[in-house]
This record gives sequence, structure tokens and C-alpha cells, in this order.
Amino acid sequence: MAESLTESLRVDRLYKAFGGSPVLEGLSFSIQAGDIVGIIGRSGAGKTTLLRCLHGAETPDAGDVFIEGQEIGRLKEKELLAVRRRIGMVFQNFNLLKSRTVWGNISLALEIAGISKSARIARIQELIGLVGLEGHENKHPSQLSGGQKQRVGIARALATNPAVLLCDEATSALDPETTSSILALLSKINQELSITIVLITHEMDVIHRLARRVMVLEQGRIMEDARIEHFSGTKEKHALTQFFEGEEQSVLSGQRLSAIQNEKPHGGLPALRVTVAESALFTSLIPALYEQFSITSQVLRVNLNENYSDTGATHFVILSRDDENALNWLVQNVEKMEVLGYVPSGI
Ligand SMILES: Nc1ncnc2c1ncn2[C@@H]1O[C@H](COP(=O)(O)OP(=O)(O)OP(=O)(O)O)[C@@H](O)[C@H]1O
Repeated sequence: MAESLTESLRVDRLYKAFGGSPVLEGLSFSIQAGDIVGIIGRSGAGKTTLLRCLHGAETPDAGDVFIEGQEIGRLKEKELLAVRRRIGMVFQNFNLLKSRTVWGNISLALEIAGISKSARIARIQELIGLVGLEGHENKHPSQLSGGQKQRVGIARALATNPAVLLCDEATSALDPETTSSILALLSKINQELSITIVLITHEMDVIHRLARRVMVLEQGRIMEDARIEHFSGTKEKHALTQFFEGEEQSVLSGQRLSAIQNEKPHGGLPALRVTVAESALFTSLIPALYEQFSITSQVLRVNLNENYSDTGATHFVILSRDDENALNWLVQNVEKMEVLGYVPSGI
């Protein structure tokens, strides 16, 4: 599908804090109509808060959110409701009304929008067909599988013809097979209806399978923002993938950090401290390291520079192979690089 150049949504210096602690630290970005953007980040990075600000469910402390060119903070109640209809939300836990059937849950969004009964019937039938729930119209949520519940959630989100679909961990509660079918449905919706999709997730695999652009959110800041082909280069797992793999990984990271030694054991992997002027820079070098030297880089820790105006960062990284050419290449492309030591392979 040819990409339209119309802007679907834009945020400008979006800032949000809870109890004095900043959660979104002045984010600015724009999303083109028809794009699929994945926002990835660890738990607490601010993903849900960002999505809630985009939907108008959360009021930013500073900064603006524009939906199809309209700044939602300046709209009156009635105008805000109309703009909100242009945004559909899909939730991790589906958020269906237990007391209503599949039909009734989808209908609710249309009832709230004041759509007449005859128009509702036609629209619900259309949506049921689109998400593949024919024959399940009269079932209640308790009679549905997780995947079917999410199909209802998607149909409900699409009911008012939104321009943007915001998906908050839409597949996190689903098994791998069901996840695949929901991702396929979202892809179909994007292609057939030209709907912009913004999905937040902590699963790199979901990003690889659906997103065309990826933003990495870390401590309320965008650490990287790239088209998917420039983000990873291949479908191989690379450091960032591992970085976001959760608890197990952080235990592993801890083990690996404490295993750094001066002497290089046989097959030992180099552990580096890499300082860059811009925090996003190192993660953008990871695909190049892979392409040029077939080396993957595991980022164990990122320390952002304290000074807010300085976006630099220090990364602690383990490379998958000790390669002099790769190390020389890195030295030329970053502010500062030190080999801290080596870790035995296999840890
Ligand atoms: N309503 C609230 N009141 C106070 N603190 C909040 C509120 N909502 C979010 N936070 C805090 O803001 C931070 C970011 O939360 P958010 O839910 O946006 O992160 P997330 O990246 O979506 O995490 P997760 O993947 O765990 O859902 C967290 O420290 C959270 O505790």
C-alpha cells in the first residue's frame, strides 16, 4: 500500500508526571496516516500513559496532542467527543461488558455515538464479518476464547470508523497461535481500511511481525525512533530484543555483569562501556554491527546522563564475538569506548 503523507497524529513536547515524578519527559513525534507504529519499552517506561494521553483519557501536564490536525486539549466537550470517535482503543484484557453479548458489546460504542438502530444493525453485521465472529453474535464474553474476546474488542474499537487504532498490549494475554491470528487481523484492518495503528508492547516479536516503524520508550523518553528495516536489519534477535525480555533477562544481565573479568577466558566475549552523545545513537548502531560483522550486542544497562539538556548516555554492552575490526569500527563511531573486560561465553 502506498503510504499517504497525511499526518494522523502528532505530539509536541508531551510532559506528564504523577506525584512529582515525570513519566513522559517532553515527547515529540508525528505519525503518518496508514502507518503501523510499535512502541516498545519495559514495564513502567510510560507506554500506557502515552497511549492514554493520545486518547484524551489522561490530561498532559504540558505539551499538545493533535489528532488529524486538531489539538485535543483546546476542544470543547462536544468537539472532543467527535475527535475521540476517530480513535479506537484495544485493551490487553479486552474490557468487555460481561452482561452484554458479542452483539451488545459492539453495539454499545454505536449507542453512545447516538447511531440509529437500523444503522447500528448494518454496521454491527459488517464488523462481525470483518473480525470473523459470525455465529457468535449471541454469546456472552464468558463463552468466548481469549482470541474471540479480542476480536470483539477490535470490532468495538472500529465501530465508529476511527482513523487511528491504539492497541495497548493487545496480544499479551493470548497464546502464540491466537496472537498470530490477531496480528493478521490488525494487518488486514490496516491494509483494507487504511487505519493507522499504534501498538504498545513489551514483546519484540510483535513489533517485528506487524510494525513498520518502531519507537523505543525508556524512562519517559524516546531512545530510538526508526523504520523497522533500519531498526534491526534482520529478523535475528539482537541486543535490544534481549534487553526487553524481562525478568529472566535482568537476572542474566546481573550474572553477566558480575562475571566480567580482566583476563580473557577461552571464547570470552568483550564487555564494553560505550559513551555516546545522543542516547539513541548506540541502539541505532546495533544493526550496523550485525550487518558488517555478524556481531550481536547485548545491552545490559543504559545510564542516561543526568543533565536533562544533554541526551548522552553510557551503555554497558557485551558483544557476541571478540573482533578487532568491529571494536575499531565502534571506536570511530562513538564518543568513547572502553573494553571493561571479558565474560565467559555461555553465561
Ligand atoms: N494514575 C497514576 N497515578 C500514579 N502513577 C501512575 C499512574 N499511572 C501510571 N503511573 C506510573 O507511571 C509510570 C509509568 O506507567 P505506565 O503504565 O505508563 O508504564 P508502562 O510502560 O505502560 O508499563 P507496563 O508495561 O507495566 O504497563 C509507572 O511508574 C506508574 O506507576
